[in-house]
Amino acid sequence: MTSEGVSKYCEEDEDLALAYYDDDDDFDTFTDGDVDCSCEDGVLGFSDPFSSEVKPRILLMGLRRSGKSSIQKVVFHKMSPNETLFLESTNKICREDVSNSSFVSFQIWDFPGQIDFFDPTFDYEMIFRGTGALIFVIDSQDDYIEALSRLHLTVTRAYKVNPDINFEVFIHKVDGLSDDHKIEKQRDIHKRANDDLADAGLERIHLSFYLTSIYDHSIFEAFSKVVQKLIPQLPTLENLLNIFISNSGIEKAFLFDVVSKIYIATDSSPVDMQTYELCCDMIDVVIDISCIYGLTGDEAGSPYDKESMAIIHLNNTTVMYLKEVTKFLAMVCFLREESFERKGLIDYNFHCFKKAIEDVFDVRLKVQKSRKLLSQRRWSKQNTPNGAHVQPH
Ligand SMILES: Nc1nc2c(ncn2[C@@H]2O[C@H](COP(=O)(O)OP(=O)(O)OP(=O)(O)O)[C@@H](O)[C@H]2O)c(=O)[nH]1
Repeated sequence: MTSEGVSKYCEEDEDLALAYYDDDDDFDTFTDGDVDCSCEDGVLGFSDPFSSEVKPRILLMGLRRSGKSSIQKVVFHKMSPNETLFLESTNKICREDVSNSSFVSFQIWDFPGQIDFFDPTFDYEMIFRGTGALIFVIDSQDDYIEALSRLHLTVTRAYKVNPDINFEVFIHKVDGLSDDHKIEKQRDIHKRANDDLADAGLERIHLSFYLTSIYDHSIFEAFSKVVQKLIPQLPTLENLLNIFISNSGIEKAFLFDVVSKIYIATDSSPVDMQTYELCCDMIDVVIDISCIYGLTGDEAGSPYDKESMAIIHLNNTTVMYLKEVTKFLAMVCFLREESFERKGLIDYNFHCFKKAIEDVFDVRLKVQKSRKLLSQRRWSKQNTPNGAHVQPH
């Protein structure tokens, strides 16, 4: 295996990308005194009164010790799975802002397992109203009957408040199970959960199931699928990838968020786990080598720049090609060696693809800007005596 032109990566970007929220606006409505925002690593706190961008909210729920915090730490903080053994039980809601790129931008709320969510004084309506996806984590190594009844309660309440929520069930910690056992558990949990919904006359609620573990790539793959459902531009991105690969002799292409290794889009051919794992490994190699050898002492800014790229020749005549798309996104492609001989064509097509992605970004930014301007105006009106209009700075 050889690798050339390894790209560079900046650890600082990761800190900036994973900004923590510490404003209290939403929490004022909670009546539970323990509920708070945890910012233990305290990287960045921000509160923009004019920010009108509503980040989709992803809730992580489930019984105690089912693995919610571990999932969040492994996927978004690069914590090694073994370190999660020492995680303390979460005792307050932990809210985190993930905004690595314009496409990957959401909040994750990690709920402590012991919270009595259905305490009548608890404002669950407020929580569910702004929720895009609810991930319910079930510990597959434990007895899951209680978890299933909790899942049913949570889903039915949430659906009543907001029928647009995507319900995602992670059948977690499957690393300890044999393949047969995994399938059997999934079938059983799927059947019981759907039977409960059917008994309640709620067949229309759709639950998606994933077998996950923090000890392999399954958790990243599952999270990728959850996040993809929340990206409104997904069909456009998939279309662009389809056009790109069909015109370049490429077999498979992924658009990756480099920091979290979540793939935010891929072409329409099916994804197989091994391919996805190879992409993750390639990103790791690129990042590690860049961190160790890519930085020269005098560099101040981000070394992950427009020139960043990597090529890996596998021993089965397949080539993996990684290129920087935006500050946080990378394209990883798989192609045959013969096709790679036309690298000039691939690079030209990639240039067009990148331009198209920038255009999609631009549209989104323009919409955000005009929304921000609108809320600035409203804010000024509300805060000016007699409603006199003051131009905000
Ligand atoms: N084998 C295995 N263990 C896991 C996995 N994910 C988490 N764990 C372990 O499960 C235990 C509980 O994990 P936590 O992340 O603290 O669970 P939690 O749901 O956040 O717990 P609360 O904060 O009490 O609600 C830890 O010891 C983790 O190491 C997994 O995929 N496989």
